[in-house]
Amino acid sequence: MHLLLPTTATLPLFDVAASRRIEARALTHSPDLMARAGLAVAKLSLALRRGDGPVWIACGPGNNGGDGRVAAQRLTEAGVPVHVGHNAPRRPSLVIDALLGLGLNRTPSTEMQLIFAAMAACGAPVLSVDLPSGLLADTGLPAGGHAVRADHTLALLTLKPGLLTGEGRAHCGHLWFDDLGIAPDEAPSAELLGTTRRPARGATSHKGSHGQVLVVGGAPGMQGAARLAARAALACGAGRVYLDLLNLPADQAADPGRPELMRGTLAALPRAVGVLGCGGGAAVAAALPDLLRQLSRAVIDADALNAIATDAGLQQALRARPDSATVLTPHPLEAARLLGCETASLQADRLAAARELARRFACTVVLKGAGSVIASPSERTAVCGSGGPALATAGSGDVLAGWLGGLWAQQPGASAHAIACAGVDAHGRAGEVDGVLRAGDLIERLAAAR
Ligand SMILES: NC(=O)C1=CN([C@@H]2O[C@H](COP(=O)(O)OP(=O)(O)OC[C@H]3O[C@@H](n4cnc5c(N)ncnc54)[C@H](OP(=O)(O)O)[C@@H]3O)[C@@H](O)[C@H]2O)[C@@H](O)CC1
Ligand SMILES: Nc1ncnc2c1ncn2[C@@H]1O[C@H](COP(=O)(O)OP(=O)(O)O)[C@@H](O)[C@H]1O
Repeated sequence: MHLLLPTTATLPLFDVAASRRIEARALTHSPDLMARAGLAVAKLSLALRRGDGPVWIACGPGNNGGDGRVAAQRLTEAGVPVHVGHNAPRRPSLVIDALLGLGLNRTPSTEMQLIFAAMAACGAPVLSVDLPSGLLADTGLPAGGHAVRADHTLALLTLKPGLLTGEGRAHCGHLWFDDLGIAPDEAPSAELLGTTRRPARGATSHKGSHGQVLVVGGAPGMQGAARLAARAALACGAGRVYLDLLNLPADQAADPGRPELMRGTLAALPRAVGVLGCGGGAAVAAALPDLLRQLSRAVIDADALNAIATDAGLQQALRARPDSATVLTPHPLEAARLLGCETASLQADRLAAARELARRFACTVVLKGAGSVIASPSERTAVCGSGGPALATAGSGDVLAGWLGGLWAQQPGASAHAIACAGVDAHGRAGEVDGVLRAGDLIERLAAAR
């Protein structure tokens, strides 16, 4: 058993159907899985208890409740007072939520919701077994809007995608994992992103060795977004970074605060990696047909995505680009516009939405937000476990787009999917601070990380 995040290793994720299959096969040679699960829950409980009060164990009707009952036995044997039931004891030292796990199949009943509320109100830390009760394992959506908010969750046997994206991160608290000694015997449904090292710089390399990035965007009043993307590409190590600020007279500096940045245009830089749309405004729409046709690698963000969402010709131009030549980086609202659906229905199944976008536009897609999802037409979907609410501030997405451009400029042979995975994880890790991280400071943290 170990605390899952941060992880440097890429780890397999299994949806409910796959977890069920793995469990069924494992039970044929290891019939004591529930004993192992209950023991793991009891061990973690001993470490998490606060004070001498009883451990309140709320057990449900299925095997999740079975895990809770085994944990009750183990804790009793260890001399720990336990209270098994649906009402809170006086001053519990810990709550074990063993009500609902993988078998959740409907909105928790009113009675169940009252137990969730009692857990939240009793003042003790909450440890959820396998999943916070009410959380849908495949999507991270609370069923009917109701799920336990745990302080800790101990995932058992497999890691499920819903623990890591959607509302999962908010409901799981600290995420622990115990594989119960079982090695999964089928291909994962998705994967949790690990860490990729930045490209090494050869001792004799020069600026021409590290590629070019062209950032196209910057509507009046929004030039900061394009400049943040350009600064991020520069900090990432791109050899030369240019800005095509669509509404700025050509004789003005690209970025007075960063004299390293240059003005440039597609005509002069046809081999650059394009970072399109940051602070783009309406002007970017007119530039997109040429950009989509000519750039061999492009990261498309913000107003460029909004333009594509409303223009069938641009959508066709996007689909016509070569394989693995494009990364789209929509936040949920931009993604909903691209799919022509409501943000809430998109957020209800983020993996499915990202996969559908990747299929529809034949691109790599980074669906941003807590637990960013990276999907590509022929790659395993990845979920990002790094990052946090410090990133929830204007400009952090522009930094991501620029960073991806900078990475790709230095690794022209890398696939769009590999670039997206490496960049999203690095961006998330750099964003793991208490409080708020201004986008400019995020660039500095990204640059300082190895
Ligand atoms: N087998 C093993 O050895 C291992 C098992 N493991 C553990 O087993 C868990 C899966 O167990 P599970 O399949 O029994 O499902 P579980 O989540 O307990 O729920 C099913 C019950 O809940 C009910 N129910 C559903 N929704 C409801 C709602 N909203 N409100 C109220 N009731 C609701 C549903 O009712 P029904 O649909 O039948 O009417 C049924 O009675 C897994 O998460 C892990 O903890 C692991 O430790 C590995 C080893
Ligand atoms: N709560 C959060 N947890 C993890 N990452 C977050 C969170 N909030 C925002 N982010 C990340 O911050 C970035 C915000 O991007 P975006 O919404 O496009 O911002 P902007 O357009 O202002 O630059 C995305 O990479 C997103 O995944």
